[in-house]
Amino acid sequence: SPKNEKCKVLIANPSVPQAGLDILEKKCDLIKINNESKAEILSKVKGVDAIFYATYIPLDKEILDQAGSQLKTVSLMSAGYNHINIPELKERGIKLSNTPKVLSDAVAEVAVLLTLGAARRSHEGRKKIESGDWKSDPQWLLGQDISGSTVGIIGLGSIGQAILKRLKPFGVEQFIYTGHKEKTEGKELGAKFVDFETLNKNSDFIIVSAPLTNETRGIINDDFFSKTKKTAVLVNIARGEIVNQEALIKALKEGKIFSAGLDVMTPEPLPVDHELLKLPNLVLTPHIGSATVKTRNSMSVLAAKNILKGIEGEELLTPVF
Ligand SMILES: O=C(O)C(=O)CO
Repeated sequence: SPKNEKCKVLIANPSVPQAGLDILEKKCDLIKINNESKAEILSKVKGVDAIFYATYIPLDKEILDQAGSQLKTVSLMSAGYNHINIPELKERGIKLSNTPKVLSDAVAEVAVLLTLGAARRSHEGRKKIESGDWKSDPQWLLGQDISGSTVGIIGLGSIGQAILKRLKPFGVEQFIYTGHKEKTEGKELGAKFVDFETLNKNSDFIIVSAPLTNETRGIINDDFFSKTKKTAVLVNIARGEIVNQEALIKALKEGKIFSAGLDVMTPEPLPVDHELLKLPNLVLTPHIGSATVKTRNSMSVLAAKNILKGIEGEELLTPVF
């Protein structure tokens, strides 16, 4: 926009933490949407310099076309960017940022919650209390130990490392991980790099902390569960689509694995009558990995700072590209 005009930023979610908006309001005019919908985004995006894209609504060509050629930068309030049409942004020279690292500890805490909950059958136990089926039987509601176990981490990025650090004090015998390549951090943390199949066959706990890409979509499938230990616990804090949910449901029903804990699933929100909600050996949380007061504030502030960098044409603090 011309020099005498203030920058314009679309805030694409009505409940972005104020800490980030405070930073932006000093320099730009903020255009806010009233409810989280594509129609609202389309009706307000025209002419903005930047979008504070705090939503998982797919960011597609239609939104970018509607925005116009002055759009410089898109700032996400998430680590994941699988909902963004990357080629369309690149073609237009629009810069993209995410908010990695500031959320790793919070997401790792939920991973520990789900690991413990699934291992010790917390959901099933709660249901038994409610139905009056509490038994004083030494063989009742037996779970799996983290102590002495092998933990396999799919994706040893910032979040995977934070999970490893938190599980270590539980007395894990061995950490193994898989991903694109062996990492120096893996070595430092005492984790062994293995291939996907080796991880599957050897893990007592399988934790998914990889981004959703064409490479990871559906990699936890029927074939995977045919090789998993029957006592294994699966935890997913990444993206639901990495797991073939039909295959997971079958594996949980048929005892191909022991239990699972999911913070992410498909679809989100999950319909109230969904089959996942009927499984006793599944612990669910509603995509709350980064949902703490401190972390969401940090994400909002980082996303706002990225917007100002992008508008000024400076290097983004946490660029995707
Ligand atoms: O940051 C992400 O990608 C999350 O899913 C957590 O909010």
